[in-house]
Amino acid sequence: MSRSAHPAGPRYADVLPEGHYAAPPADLNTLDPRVWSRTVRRNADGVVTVGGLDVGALAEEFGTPAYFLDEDDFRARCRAWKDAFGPGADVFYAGKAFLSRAVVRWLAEEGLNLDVCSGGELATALSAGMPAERIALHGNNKSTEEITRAVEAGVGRIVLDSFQEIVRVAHIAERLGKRQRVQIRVTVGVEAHTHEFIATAHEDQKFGIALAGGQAAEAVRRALKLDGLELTGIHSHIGSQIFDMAGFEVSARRVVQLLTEVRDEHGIELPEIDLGGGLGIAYTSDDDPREPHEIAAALGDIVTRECAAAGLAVPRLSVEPGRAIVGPTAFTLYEVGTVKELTGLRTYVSVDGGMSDNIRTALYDAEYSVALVSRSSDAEPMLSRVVGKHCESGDIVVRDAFLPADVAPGDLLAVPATGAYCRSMASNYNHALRPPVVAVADGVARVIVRRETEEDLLRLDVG
Ligand SMILES: Cc1ncc(COP(=O)(O)O)c(C=O)c1O
Ligand SMILES: N[C@@H](CCCC[NH3+])C(=O)O
Repeated sequence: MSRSAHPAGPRYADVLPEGHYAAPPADLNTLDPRVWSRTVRRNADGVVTVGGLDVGALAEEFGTPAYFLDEDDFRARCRAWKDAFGPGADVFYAGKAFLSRAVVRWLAEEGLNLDVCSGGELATALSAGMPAERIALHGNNKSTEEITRAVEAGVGRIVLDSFQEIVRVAHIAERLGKRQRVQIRVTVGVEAHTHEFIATAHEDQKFGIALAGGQAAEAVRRALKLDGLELTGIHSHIGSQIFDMAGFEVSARRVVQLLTEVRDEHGIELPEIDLGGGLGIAYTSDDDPREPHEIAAALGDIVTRECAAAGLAVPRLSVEPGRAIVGPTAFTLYEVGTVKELTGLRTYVSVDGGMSDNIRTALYDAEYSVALVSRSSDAEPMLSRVVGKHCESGDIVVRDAFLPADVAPGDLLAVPATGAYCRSMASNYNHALRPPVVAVADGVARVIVRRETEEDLLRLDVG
């Protein structure tokens, strides 16, 4: 691997946008345990390891770019969520964050349930043996086919998202001679403090049925009249990458308020509430996420308190974390191809992937960390922008980061916290071949999603 020195370039530029790192970390070789998965270390030779395996050897065997998923960390996070919420609640892992058959098996073994939001996710879950009654189907526009398949399979829950869907699911269930357990997803009118595209509980957006104006109460009225439906509860998901628990508290309070109205109008106490997912993770050392036990305590307290005030029995609670389970468990490994210093600006470090394996920086202005992992370096910190190889100037992986000034072609860089919404949102832009996902545990690495090949691309091209 080349270690040729590179001119240092600007250091603490005046070019840093407000709110971004003010200064480089004291030691660029240090790996902050908040952003790296639990078994990641830098060994005595300066090389980073995961699950005891050296990234140089992993790159050799599996190529780059590739996602490396720390299985022990994934399982530990599943257990932490499950233990925090206890036997009186259910944890549904949100499969949209990342789903594969191995992941489904781990979830099933760790006692988690699974939230899917498409026919493809449902097929993956069922094919890997997740019991149907532990699956919830989501989506704001589920097709008749998807609903039929879910009802036939016997999924434990369908989350209804519109007035049309209430009738659609009821008809399908009746036709199949079944009574489908459903929840109604409501929008509680909370402005979650997150990027506009990933906030989902303010009223002006496509998900759910508004509490405001009595729409959600009307949805309950209609659902209760239909023989094909067993309405078990109310669902709310306020958005994603949220740190502040205040939004969840307001959401819980408003959902319990609806349960109270339902009791007063219909004389029934709906037995479940689901407060969705959306808990934030650390992408950089500036992020300070809550632990599952703190989240469980906060949500449990508020639901118990509100129910007591309303004289309701406490319903069974469920939550749907995706990012908070899988996000911190993986990093993406890249090889540096070119290093371009723009005098007085910054240094562009190009890697062999980009927006096709991580669209989040371009889409949400997401911030990530990055480290030189194939060796340690005592070179000075250099203000860098890690970019991909796509034909877009917005093809940025890490907008502002400090890397050692001697970073050079052939070096390996790793971007941590890419377990969620990176492989699952990956694309074939520029006919990129989507990278593999390699699970690492106890000194063994195995491919759980293989790298795409040119044959895969050409197989679809039937013209
Ligand atoms: C209904 C629902 N549940 C759960 C999630 C999972 O969110 P996160 O991965 O942020 O925990 C999402 C995505 O935002 C969602 O839309
Ligand atoms: N995909 C988004 C979050 C949306 C999750 C689905 N409702 C992200 O990467 O942050």
